[in-house]
Amino acid sequence: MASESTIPGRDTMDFDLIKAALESSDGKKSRTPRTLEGGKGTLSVDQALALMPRRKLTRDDFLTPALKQLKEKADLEASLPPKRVRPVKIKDLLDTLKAAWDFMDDIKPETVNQVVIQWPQEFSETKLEDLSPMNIVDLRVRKPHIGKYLLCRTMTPAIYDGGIGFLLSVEDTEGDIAYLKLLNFVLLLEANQDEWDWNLPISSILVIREPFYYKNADVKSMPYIMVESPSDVIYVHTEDPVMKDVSWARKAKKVIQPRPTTDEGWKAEGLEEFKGARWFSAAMCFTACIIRGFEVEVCRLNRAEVYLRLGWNNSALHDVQVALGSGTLSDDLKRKAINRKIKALYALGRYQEVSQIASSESFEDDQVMADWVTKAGKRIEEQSTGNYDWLKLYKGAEKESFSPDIADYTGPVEVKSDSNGLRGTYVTRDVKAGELLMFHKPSVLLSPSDKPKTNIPSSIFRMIDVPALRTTEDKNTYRLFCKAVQRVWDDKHMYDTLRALYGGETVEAPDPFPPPFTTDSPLERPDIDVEYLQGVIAFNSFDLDDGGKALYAMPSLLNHSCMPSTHAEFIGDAYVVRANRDMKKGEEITIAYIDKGVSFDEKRFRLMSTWRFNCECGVCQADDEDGYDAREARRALSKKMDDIREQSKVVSDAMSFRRLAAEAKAICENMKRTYHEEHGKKAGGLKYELVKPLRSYATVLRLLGAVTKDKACTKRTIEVMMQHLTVSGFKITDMSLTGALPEGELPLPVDTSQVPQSFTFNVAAALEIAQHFRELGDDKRTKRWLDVAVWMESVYSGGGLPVFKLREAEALERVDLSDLL
Ligand SMILES: C[S@@+](CC[C@H](N)C(=O)[O-])C[C@H]1O[C@@H](n2cnc3c(N)ncnc32)[C@H](O)[C@@H]1O
Repeated sequence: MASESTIPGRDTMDFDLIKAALESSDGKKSRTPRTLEGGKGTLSVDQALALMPRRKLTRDDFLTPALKQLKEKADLEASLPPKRVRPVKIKDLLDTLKAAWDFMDDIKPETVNQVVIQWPQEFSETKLEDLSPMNIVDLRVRKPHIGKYLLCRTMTPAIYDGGIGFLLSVEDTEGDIAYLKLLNFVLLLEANQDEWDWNLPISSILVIREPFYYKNADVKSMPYIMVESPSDVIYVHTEDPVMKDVSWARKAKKVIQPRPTTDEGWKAEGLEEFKGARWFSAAMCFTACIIRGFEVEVCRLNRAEVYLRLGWNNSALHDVQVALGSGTLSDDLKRKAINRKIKALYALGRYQEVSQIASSESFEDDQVMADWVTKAGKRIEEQSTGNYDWLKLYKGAEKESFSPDIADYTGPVEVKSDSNGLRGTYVTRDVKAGELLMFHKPSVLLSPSDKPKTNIPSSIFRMIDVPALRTTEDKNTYRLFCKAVQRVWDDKHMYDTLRALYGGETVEAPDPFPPPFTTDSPLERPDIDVEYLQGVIAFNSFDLDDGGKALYAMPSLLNHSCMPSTHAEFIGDAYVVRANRDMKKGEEITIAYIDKGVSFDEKRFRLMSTWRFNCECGVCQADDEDGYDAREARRALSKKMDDIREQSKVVSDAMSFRRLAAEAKAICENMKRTYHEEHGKKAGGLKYELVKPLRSYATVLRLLGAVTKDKACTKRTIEVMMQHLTVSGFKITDMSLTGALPEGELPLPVDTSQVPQSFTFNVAAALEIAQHFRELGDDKRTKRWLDVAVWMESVYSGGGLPVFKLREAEALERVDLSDLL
């Protein structure tokens, strides 16, 4: 079931096929042919690249037929006047809902669900008190009913539509009926059918702000009220001012679900739901008690605890504050309230307030409060100094789904726009290689252990992501968006923060970042622009190492470069960004959005297809100037080298290694020739595609050396390893392999103003060089290169020797250098 009409397969689009082939390769794996099996045939990455035009790609290249069709439809709809349509018949409506139930029952795990989002997506920004009532009979299709609201009552339970919405039938006060689709709802994937029944039981009274009545111009389906933004729906209780003088033409339908009939019953049910970790239902029960005036403060505190479990910290804080403000709490309850308040403030990162409360005189000699003071103090220190216990953090990161308890740190960083109007992040003073620039926890997180409660029917959840004008087949992207909806529902400041991030070319420009800090009551829900929020998720979210997905506020401002000024990685779900070279005040802080090592043609495709820009960094310019044929030759050579590496795993005799070494050497030489002379100048020496072949060549030489015990071979291995580091952007200042070195303290044999670009093998490479010098009996050079490895690692991770030992444990096992550490 799609939330809108389903568009058939996009067979005509070559780019889809290319994208699928490249995505299946994930840009990280070896250069051996990767293929995509699918309805449209099989395509290797090389075939995919060969299909690509030999010119720069533009945004229009990625406007797929399906998206074009959608845009045309949106334009057509916009050009047509609003129209009255036949009233909905109750039988048709119930049949439609039944079909939806049946569809959900029949669904197979492998069903591909294609969701097409209406475009543009509507949302209301007018307060309810400034709107006037309307009825179902006044609805016209195609245009939002500006200035109006519809008061209605649900007649059937909410049914999950298998995509991004709930389906319902509603009646208005006149007894007219309508089909209602609630999309992107806060509890969409977070609750099961039982919980929806609790939260949206039959006869729930809803107000829909500025409703949009929808019916395709070309489809004869039943019209429906489509609510795209959850903030357009307001739950109403009978005492609400909007219910004044309201009477219903029909008798209310009986709620089927057994509901508590007494105040005590509601509370008991709330506790029961709480025990079962059904947070939404629990919150609803305690809300019922509060509305009924039953044990209001206790129930408010209970609800605060539920909100804490949900991560709705702002709502929890609000409840606690109201309870404390009532002045009626017993000492025991007051203590509970303060504990919850501290938890909420801590989770919101308001550590100063935590410290203030916990260190108040009334908590003298109280160990729990003393612990809070210590914890908050640590966070405050982290925030201002960027000092963290890196060893503990990296150790923690060895566990699955690690979520470190840290405060965010933003170093000497400012947000500004360049001369082309591109907003980005810049250093506000000179910084040294290895300096910490950002260390942030996610603002919105989807951890891999977080399973949706809704039975999402398919493993493939194909949806068209309209705001970014691109498709995504990643179910988790939508799930992260749902998490973002929850976060902003709870916290308007979070909405303001997300609204200040880039949302794509089809939405308004972002607000200035960061937004001013406000502490809004959670009752002041933001008017959620879902289209904008979807764009924010699409353009800014990160895939975590453990399979999760996350959105970070400040790091979202980082632009891409294939020669970035930083080394960035995850420690659990936290994102850490360090300068990878000395930077001058005013230089831009950049990260690489994709694996830098893949070919220029693959990179430009990935960057344009996902982020909609062409990278103009030095490496891209230089690679571009090399020309397509040279790059194609490079790719072919790289593949040849893959074969040699494979062969080197199965042979064991000197003759075979010698042959392979000669072939590897020839490949590297030929590959060097594919780079034009000026390449190095523009690209800062970076020749990414040469990195791996040189490494393979060094491996073959090492194996040959091991068999022949030939020292010349060991020396050659060191040389090639050094070349490998050089094309990774490292400047080696002493390449000598033999000869006496000056006495006394020597500087490292490398330029310490920068580390090589890619992290994965470089520390290990320095260690291997040290090991080879040891084999040559050169203690001084051995120690110097070991020092290079330790230094390099601390630039990457900021942790010194203990972190080096932890992170390089595997590489250290392969070498025999422990006596020097
Ligand atoms: C995560 S945001 C980066 C911050 C963004 N520039 C902003 O104003 O918030 C990603 C978007 O920034 C732009 N962008 C990032 N790196 C770029 C680059 N090297 N050249 C041009 N545009 C870039 C693209 O529009 C991309 O989709």
